[in-house]
Amino acid sequence: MACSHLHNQPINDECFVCGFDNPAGLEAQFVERDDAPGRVVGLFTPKPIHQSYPGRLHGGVAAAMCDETIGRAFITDHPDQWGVTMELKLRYRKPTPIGESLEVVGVITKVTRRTFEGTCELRRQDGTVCVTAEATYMILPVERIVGECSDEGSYVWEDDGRPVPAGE
Ligand SMILES: CCCCCCCC(=O)SCCNC(=O)CCNC(=O)[C@H](O)C(C)(C)COP(=O)(O)OP(=O)(O)OC[C@H]1O[C@@H](n2cnc3c(N)ncnc32)[C@H](O)[C@@H]1OP(=O)(O)O
Repeated sequence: MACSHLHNQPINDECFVCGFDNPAGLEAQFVERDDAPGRVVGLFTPKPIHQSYPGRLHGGVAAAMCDETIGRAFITDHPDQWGVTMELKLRYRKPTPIGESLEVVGVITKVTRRTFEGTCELRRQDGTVCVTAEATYMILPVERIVGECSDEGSYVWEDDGRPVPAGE
């Protein structure tokens, strides 16, 4: 049953975390609630290609998921502003399994004129907290974020916020 106060966030098709055109990606989905600005829930199921030791999610992959979740918590309340990660600190508390549906809850804790900070928890279905993270981001116009690294020409923005190469 669809809930009117829940929304999926926009994605970039080739992003490692949220894209569905990245064969190695996590294909995570991010859900925000109208009544909970500054908070987002990321949902994903790690695949065998994401492991480090057998059956255990690679810590770097968990870091990517935590990083994106906190970044996305910010856009719930600032849909026209985006961030690049300046610092990311993680605590790996329990092994994170492969093949289980997991959630990451991200929350914004501080916003200044140029930066924002947030925290997240990566949890198993039984509530076990496997990873916690805190991070700081620089707020930048999305045109600058894409323009600094892309050699594919300019981008335009779909109504739902997705970046697509101009001319498509
Ligand atoms: C909704 C989607 C969520 C997505 C989540 C995922 C986001 C990502 O993965 S982004 C990819 C990873 N992050 C990046 O690529 C960021 C790379 N870094 C940068 O581009 C730049 O450092 C940037 C933009 C943060 C700051 O650059 P700029 O505005 O030019 O600042 P700059 O003049 O270099 O430095 C200004 C001050 O900030 C400090 N500073 C710059 N970068 C950092 C940093 N990473 N950490 C701490 N301090 C920093 C400098 O030391 C300087 O301090 P001071 O004035 O005391 O000397």
